[in-house]
Amino acid sequence: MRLPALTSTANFLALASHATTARTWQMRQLFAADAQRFPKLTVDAAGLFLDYSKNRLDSRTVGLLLDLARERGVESLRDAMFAGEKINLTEQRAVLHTALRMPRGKALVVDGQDIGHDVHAVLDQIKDFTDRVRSGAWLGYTGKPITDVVNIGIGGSDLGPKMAVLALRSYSHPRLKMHFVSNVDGHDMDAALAQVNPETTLFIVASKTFTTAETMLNAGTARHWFLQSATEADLPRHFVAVSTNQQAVAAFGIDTANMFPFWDWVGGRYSVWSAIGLSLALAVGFGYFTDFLAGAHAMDEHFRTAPLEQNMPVLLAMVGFWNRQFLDAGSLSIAPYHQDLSRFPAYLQQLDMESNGKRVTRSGAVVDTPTCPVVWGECGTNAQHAYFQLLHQGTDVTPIDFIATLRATHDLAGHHDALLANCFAQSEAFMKGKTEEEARADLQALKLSEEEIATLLPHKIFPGNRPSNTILMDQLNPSALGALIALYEHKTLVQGAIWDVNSFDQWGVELGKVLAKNIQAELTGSVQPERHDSSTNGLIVMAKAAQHL
Ligand SMILES: O=P(O)(O)OC[C@H]1O[C@H](O)[C@H](O)[C@@H](O)[C@@H]1O
Repeated sequence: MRLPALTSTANFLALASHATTARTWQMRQLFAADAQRFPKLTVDAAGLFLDYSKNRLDSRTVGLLLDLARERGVESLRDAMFAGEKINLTEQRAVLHTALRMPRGKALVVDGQDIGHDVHAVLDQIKDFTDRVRSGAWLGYTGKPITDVVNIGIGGSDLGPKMAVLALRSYSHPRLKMHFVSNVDGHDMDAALAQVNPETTLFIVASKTFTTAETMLNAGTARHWFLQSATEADLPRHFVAVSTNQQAVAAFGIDTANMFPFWDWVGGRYSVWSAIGLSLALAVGFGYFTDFLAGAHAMDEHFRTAPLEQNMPVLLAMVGFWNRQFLDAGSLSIAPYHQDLSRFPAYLQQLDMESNGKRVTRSGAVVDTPTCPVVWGECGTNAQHAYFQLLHQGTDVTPIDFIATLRATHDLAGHHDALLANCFAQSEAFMKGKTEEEARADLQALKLSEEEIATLLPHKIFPGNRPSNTILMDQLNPSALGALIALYEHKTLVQGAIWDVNSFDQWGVELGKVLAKNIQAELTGSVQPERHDSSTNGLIVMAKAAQHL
């Protein structure tokens, strides 16, 4: 169905008119005027709690945003996704990462195939394999148990498992050390190989397509390194593959008995739930991997059934849309107040920006509003001591998602209160800021002269009124992590529906890949690069000259 341009819709116009005043509201006043603001603008779901009260909006704004969500067909797109319709229009594919976390016994027929059955058959394969590796029954070519696992993959075949393995560090197997190699830069593989022993290392070659240049080069390097001390016959004990491409796996020389399949209806950035999560299942064990899937499924059920007014992914998405559209927020900063979530911002970058970093609508028209903001971030409190200065006093308004756990999974005294105090203080500071009067009073308390006060005063003012969300969970456990990822996945779908972009393709990554192939041929061959612009030609010539040094 062709949607009308976003800015021409009745509900967008109503919101835009509301925004002319709402965008100037002061959150301090909104909190002062309504003692019920916190209970009104918070929501619980699947073990997560979202506080979106520290945004420049009120219940009427939320009502208008939800009207827009209805008008843009958020519910029908959501239902079409869950039903397995081919909502990835440019690739004619279903989008069914949600099917990967459906409980056993639930059928979902797509193209005549019960994919619920297929998903659980692969989960059984994962259970069997991970049990054997973890127990020590799976032996390397000299009869020793596996001690190191190297996941070779990039993009969605790296970011999800790497983030989740780190996030669930405290649930990990004590013998198994996990490594992730993604970069075509040989320094990445070199560093990993320096830490492992071929006798006790398992390589997982993880690639949906099994054609991705970086992964194929890295996998070839690992194979070559392994064969320096072992034989071809030893490969099956040390190399397994995760892919949708059985032919390419066989052509690479990996026994397809050691291949964990998945399907074209799983997008790369939505694939951690599939066999791409094999490294995670190895690290935490199949039981916790199942909890991880169950946490995501709980969020799926919430997203599918909760009224929009209490629907956490919808609310998170619509608040984000409001900030992007009406506060001109060109970026979104993610601040996990949990060290083990240090890779979560990087994971969200792919999820959000590869999904919604689009400039044409599903029907090919150029969009008439900005789309996905730049997503970035770093663990609090480290971020506070690096770039929070800009967020507090810089010229742009950057919304922040604070993510924290109410309880720690360690028992070191004093740390968790200090961490939470920082998290809550930052969201308060961004919201309240510091007025001129308050800044002056602080300086007067220091008994400074009037001249000194006048000099310092402008630097001590914080404009405040800067929006943030706070997402809390009890502890960072497998289920909560599953729910958190699913929350952001569904947020992405909702925003994609509002902007009417296809959140499930990624054509924008193709051009560079093709050009890199051409340039690589020039770098390694004798052809002089004359067909590029003078900059690209010049850079290639420099690199070729350096090869002869
Ligand atoms: O899993 P693969 O087929 O190797 O793909 C790995 C990644 O590379 C591609 O270029 C896409 O941008 C990503 O969406 C994908 O996750």
